[in-house]
Amino acid sequence: MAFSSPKCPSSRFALPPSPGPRSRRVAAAAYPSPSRAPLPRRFFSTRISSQSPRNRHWRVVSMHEGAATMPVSPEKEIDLKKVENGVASAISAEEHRDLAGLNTSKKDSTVSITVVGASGDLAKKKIFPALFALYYEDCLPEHFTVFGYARSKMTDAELRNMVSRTLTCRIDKRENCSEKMDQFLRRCFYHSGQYDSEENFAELDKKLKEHEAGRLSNRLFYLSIPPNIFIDVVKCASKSASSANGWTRVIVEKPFGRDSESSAALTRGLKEYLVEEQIFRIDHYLGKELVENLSVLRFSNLVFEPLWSRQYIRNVQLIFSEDFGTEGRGGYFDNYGIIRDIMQNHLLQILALFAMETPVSLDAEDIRNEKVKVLRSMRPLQLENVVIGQYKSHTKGGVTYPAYTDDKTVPKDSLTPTFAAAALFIDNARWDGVPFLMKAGKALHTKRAEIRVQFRHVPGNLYKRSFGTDLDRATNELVIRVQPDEAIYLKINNKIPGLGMRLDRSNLNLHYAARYSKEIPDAYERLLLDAIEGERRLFIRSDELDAAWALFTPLLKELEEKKIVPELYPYGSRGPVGAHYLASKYNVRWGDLSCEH
Ligand SMILES: NC(=O)C1=CN([C@@H]2O[C@H](COP(=O)(O)OP(=O)(O)OC[C@H]3O[C@@H](n4cnc5c(N)ncnc54)[C@H](OP(=O)(O)O)[C@@H]3O)[C@@H](O)[C@H]2O)C=CC1
Ligand SMILES: O=C1O[C@H](COP(=O)(O)O)[C@@H](O)[C@H](O)[C@H]1O
Repeated sequence: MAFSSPKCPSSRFALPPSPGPRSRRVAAAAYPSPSRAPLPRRFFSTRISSQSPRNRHWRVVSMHEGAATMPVSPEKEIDLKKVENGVASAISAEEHRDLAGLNTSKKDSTVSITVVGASGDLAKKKIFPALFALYYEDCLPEHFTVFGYARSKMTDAELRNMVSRTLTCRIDKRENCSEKMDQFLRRCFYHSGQYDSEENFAELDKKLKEHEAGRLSNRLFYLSIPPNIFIDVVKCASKSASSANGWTRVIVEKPFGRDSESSAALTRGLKEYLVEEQIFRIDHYLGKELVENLSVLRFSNLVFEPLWSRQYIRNVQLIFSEDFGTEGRGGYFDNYGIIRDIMQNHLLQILALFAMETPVSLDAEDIRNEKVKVLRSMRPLQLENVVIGQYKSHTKGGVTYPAYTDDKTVPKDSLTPTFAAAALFIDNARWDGVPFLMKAGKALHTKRAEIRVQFRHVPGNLYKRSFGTDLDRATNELVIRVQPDEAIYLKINNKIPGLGMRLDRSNLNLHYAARYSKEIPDAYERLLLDAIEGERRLFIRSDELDAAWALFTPLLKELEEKKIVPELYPYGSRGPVGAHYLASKYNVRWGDLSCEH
């Protein structure tokens, strides 16, 4: 690829070629290039999405050459004349390389990353540090520039100063850290402007062009701003600051609306200025290492896939907890609540990945097709399958922890849930009747995100007497601890060594810190790199989003219309007892609350 370095560990283009859906992936005849020696591999396929509504062009979604998936220039357009009957047969090898950005003449492309809302919390906490980490790992293209954009007045030096305070280095490479930081900061610039001013974005465009210095320019805009100004920014950026000769992509942060209607309106608004292929809806949980590993675990280990169904799995639990409240984000949170903040996106995305059928390939569209099928096979949530809670003040060890409603930006009578537990069901052949239990809460006793898979009882278990009356305790449980202290462990039964026959429960444990010395990259690093490379696999497609909202919108409306009062739980506790009743309704015990975990 034009801008990768062998040092960058991502190396995603090493994936084997995937055939993809026949209707959309077309094999193009390989034409010898007039200007260069014939290409070594003679098979090309060019994946083409639907026609862009605003012009008579097709968009290339991905390209494959022989055994390698090539860098993609998805927003490049092929003249419609070259795509007859949906077959891109008229694309020459030269054009193919050109579209993929592989031509040596075009190798000198640039990527400009504009962080819109650069003065904000997310930009400082996650985006700039992730960009630096990518730079540190030599994953960014040779020519790249980072621009901060926001209303706050700041000079380049002030931005650099702000950013420098949040940068950290990889543990294993500290030696040249400060040097790398300086080099990175020299690539960071700032432009102050309004979010709805085409003129201000035109000024940004001018500055970007100066840095692009006539090279092929690719532009990525990261919308790290409140959602009410997404459309303004997209409008101005697309009209005044999109790339004239390369791709333009936009990363959109959640929340993507607050129900089906507002989400659809947001999608319509974005699509007035962008096509779906330019929109990268981020769910940072999809970028977490263990969430990425979920498919590897399942699809590359024979021992798991055959067990992955109602035949062997009793229930699946998706658990998120934080040991702090909404501190500082109460204003945002009160308009959304924990169901929208965590369940409808992060936990549901994990569920979809967990439960999907084997995709045709690792191609983004193939994976997202399977995820959307799962979501569309699910029953919309019902009130009787949901428990909500809100944290109240609690004093422990002489320290008083605030109630949710003590936050000055939260109304005193707020009914917004800071905790929720829910039972969900997938009405398909694989998962019929298996409860998928979700639990998410703030201000709980611990910070954790995990997936727990509880397997069925062993039929006719020879050792059942050794387990006493509680046979549930003897079932296998697979735990994928997403964070902290990443691990995958399987609880098994074994004999305690000795002459007697006493059984024990042990963990077969893949503990990442013990197994790998390398630091696990932050989710934002992976996702930013994917967006730069045009890899959409870990981003949410609009139909996935619609299906996700369709599941939660009726429940959210009912909770609000009926003004359901959340069960109060003390700050730092294990959450409302209602969550236990909900689980026991489906003969489930929360795995995170058992003594052994
Ligand atoms: N913070 C987090 O941990 C997470 C945030 N997100 C999402 O990421 C996005 C950014 O989050 P975060 O950085 O916390 O947001 P902030 O509230 O910090 O806002 C980011 C920037 O946007 C500008 N801004 C804030 N409010 C307004 C407003 N009402 N009108 C116009 N501009 C405004 C400010 O810049 P200026 O005044 O300089 O223009 C601010 O620095 C949001 O969509 C959020 O939901 C998602 C997951 C986690
Ligand atoms: O999206 C969000 O995620 C964070 C938790 O992210 P994590 O990576 O730190 O686990 C959560 O605190 C926030 O409320 C939510 O908007």
